[in-house]
Amino acid sequence: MDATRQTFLDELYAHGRAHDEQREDRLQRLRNVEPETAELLGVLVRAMSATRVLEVGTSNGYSTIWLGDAAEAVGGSVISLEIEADRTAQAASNLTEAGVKEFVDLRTQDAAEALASFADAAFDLIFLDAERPLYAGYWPDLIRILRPNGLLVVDNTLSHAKDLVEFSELVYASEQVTSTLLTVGAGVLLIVKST
Ligand SMILES: C[S@@+](CC[C@H](N)C(=O)[O-])C[C@H]1O[C@@H](n2cnc3c(N)ncnc32)[C@H](O)[C@@H]1O
Repeated sequence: MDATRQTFLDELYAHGRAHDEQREDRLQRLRNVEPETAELLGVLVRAMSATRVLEVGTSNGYSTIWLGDAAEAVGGSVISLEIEADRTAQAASNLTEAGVKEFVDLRTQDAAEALASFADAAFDLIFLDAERPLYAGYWPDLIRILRPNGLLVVDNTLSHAKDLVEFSELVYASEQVTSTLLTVGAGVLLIVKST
């Protein structure tokens, strides 16, 4: 990670924390991933040479910048989905300032609608970080659009385990995947699709 970009990310994260501390309403918060989770994403994209990356839940682009940085390193690109247009606009500004905008396609679109529109095996890595109760409904499309041996990364699996009961049951019952839970940040579930 370039030092200037890292400094920008540190400032963006601090801004996000300060912003969120002043908001009672969870949906008004930016809810950026913890820095160690963001770092993990950068490592995973590089380790897999994941050139086709999808993020579900852009917010103001903190994790997206980490993914864009990794996409630049491996010669790939990222599609990031966000339902709120003003957040996509904030993310566009932040990605431009971080110098990764050219590696990321920011889309203001509902995740369910977007996931249904992607081709089979379209992505090497998918990062899921939106509204957790909806994940179980996303499951068939997530598995369909992930390539064999592709990786699905799910945040908040420890911090919000109750929201993820139905989703976790689908994952653990599936014969199509292998998974492991990492105690990084808010708890990161790694799910690899079988060949
Ligand atoms: C936890 S935040 C994402 C944080 C971001 N990944 C980061 O680390 O900076 C979740 C985001 O998902 C967005 N979102 C919620 N429901 C969505 C949906 N159905 N489709 C797309 N985005 C959605 C929210 O507006 C919010 O900005």
